[in-house]
Amino acid sequence: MASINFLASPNYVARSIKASSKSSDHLKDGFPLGNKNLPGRKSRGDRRELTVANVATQAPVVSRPSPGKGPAGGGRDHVAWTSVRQHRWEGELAVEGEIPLWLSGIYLRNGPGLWHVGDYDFRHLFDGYATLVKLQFQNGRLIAGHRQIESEAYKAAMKNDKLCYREFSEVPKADNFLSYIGELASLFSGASLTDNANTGVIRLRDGRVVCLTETQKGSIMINPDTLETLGKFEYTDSLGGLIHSAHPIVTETEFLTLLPDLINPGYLVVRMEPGSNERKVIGRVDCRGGPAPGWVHSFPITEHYVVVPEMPLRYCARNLLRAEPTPLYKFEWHPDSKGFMHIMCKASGKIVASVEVPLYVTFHFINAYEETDEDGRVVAVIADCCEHNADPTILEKLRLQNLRSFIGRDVLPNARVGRFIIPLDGSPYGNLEAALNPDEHGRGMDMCSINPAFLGKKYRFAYACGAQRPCNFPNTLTKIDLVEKKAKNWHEEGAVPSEPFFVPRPGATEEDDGVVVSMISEKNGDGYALLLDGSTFEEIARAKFPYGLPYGLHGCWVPKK
Ligand SMILES: CC1=C(/C=C/C(C)=C/C=C/C(C)=C/C=C/C=C(C)/C=C/C=O)C(C)(C)CCC1
Ligand SMILES: [Fe+2]
Repeated sequence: MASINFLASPNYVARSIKASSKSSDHLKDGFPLGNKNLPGRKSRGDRRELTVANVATQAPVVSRPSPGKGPAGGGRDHVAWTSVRQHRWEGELAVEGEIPLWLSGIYLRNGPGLWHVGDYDFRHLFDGYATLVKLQFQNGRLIAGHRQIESEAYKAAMKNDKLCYREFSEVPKADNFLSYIGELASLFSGASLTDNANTGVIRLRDGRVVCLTETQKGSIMINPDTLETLGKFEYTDSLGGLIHSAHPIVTETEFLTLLPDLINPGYLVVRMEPGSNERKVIGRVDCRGGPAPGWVHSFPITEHYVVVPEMPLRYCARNLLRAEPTPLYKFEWHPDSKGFMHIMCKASGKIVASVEVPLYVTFHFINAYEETDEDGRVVAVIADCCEHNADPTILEKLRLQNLRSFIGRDVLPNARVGRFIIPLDGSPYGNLEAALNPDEHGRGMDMCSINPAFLGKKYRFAYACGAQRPCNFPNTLTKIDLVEKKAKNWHEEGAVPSEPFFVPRPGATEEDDGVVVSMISEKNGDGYALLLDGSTFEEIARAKFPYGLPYGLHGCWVPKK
């Protein structure tokens, strides 16, 4: 695979080289080499060290599972669940098919791509250290690369060869009772919480690009061209709290997010303007059930309202303190506490509806909009999400051991496009139903995107991962038509695709006029970037990476300046 810089600007080459030597400096500091082979450590054949590739001149060592070990569809060695081998890489990819010439910019995808430190293997998908991947499209050509995000948690792990911060499910081992007490104290201050920004990446309207997780301190700015870590995104307000939603909503005029209040169960709804680091409170929602707020990984908005979900899967202070993970990690399932949906007016901060809804489990809202009557009065809010049939066991299914032990049995729990209908007439109850027959998408449903021009508005199309069964993880790319109530599915045997991300064609008038970008981890250990036509959902191009890709979570689009 050729890996040359093709961009006309010599600055580009200069930047790459500069970035490369900077990385070597870290190496001199003993920074990113993984296993130091300390005495007494297990030396395993499959242990792979994290090294730094010579950016743009040398392809990384391909991570390839040994043939015949796993069953079709991904087994023990599937590259999707295998740590990335190198700190960073960049190079041009050969393209099969045609990349539209209008597609000009960088697709970034973030996710947990490194699941071990030293000889210790992490247990849950969400624990991995953040790996940022880029696809830079220009004139029909494609430069790709990846780079580890240099969070404090990642740097400390690389330096000390051990886990140093509390991750999603992993807790550093205390050496003795005193250090255990110290660790507990630092949990309350947030000092021991991770800043491993492994969940998503967003582009603020002022141009800054920020990687995120659910800890507020895990908001990290990066350079989208070089993927270099630039430093913490510091919130300059005094709102405090340790956690926030992993999916803030960014519009042309604002950044909106939710801050769960674990002490006095509720949520602050906050806004931040482009160019600012200061969040301002729009309003507060008090929880209606349970001992703690529901987990709020994401939330939707409409043109005038913020939708605040209160899910019966709730944060659990006791589980936050535990050293060993529980089946639901830092959360607890409280069906008795019921599920609610709250609607807050963006302009006034007033709650205009707060309804009880059937029990639900969702991590990802797809979109929401206002339903009007014939006189144009808003009568309801419709909110769509990837809903796991009120079953939180999906969290357990995302343990690496489960993902790596697929033996052909159909173990992925069912999911659907859950549609909340939230009346604004003062009724105490809202509805939850499937927006289309889940068999249309194999009863798998998560990792969704829409045309961003339809954010908060009535819309027709969503793109997500569905299932072709038997499987243990969503394994199709699916285009959902919410009007026709039909789905079109892309599937390749044994492949694990990441979130299909829709990029609209500039000047488009149709909702699905654009391309869908995804990255595929193949069962033979390879990986490629895939472009589908947003309308026909047919493949238009693919470009193979010189190494297999670990699974990644969410992405964003950075248009060319
Ligand atoms: C680090 C701490 C936490 C971190 C929470 C994180 C990193 C949460 C990430 C959640 C993600 C990525 C959810 C994605 C769900 C995807 C699904 C269900 C896909 C299903 C496919 O079928 C806290 C837990 C906030 C506590 C403090 C420490
Ligand atoms: Fe997410």
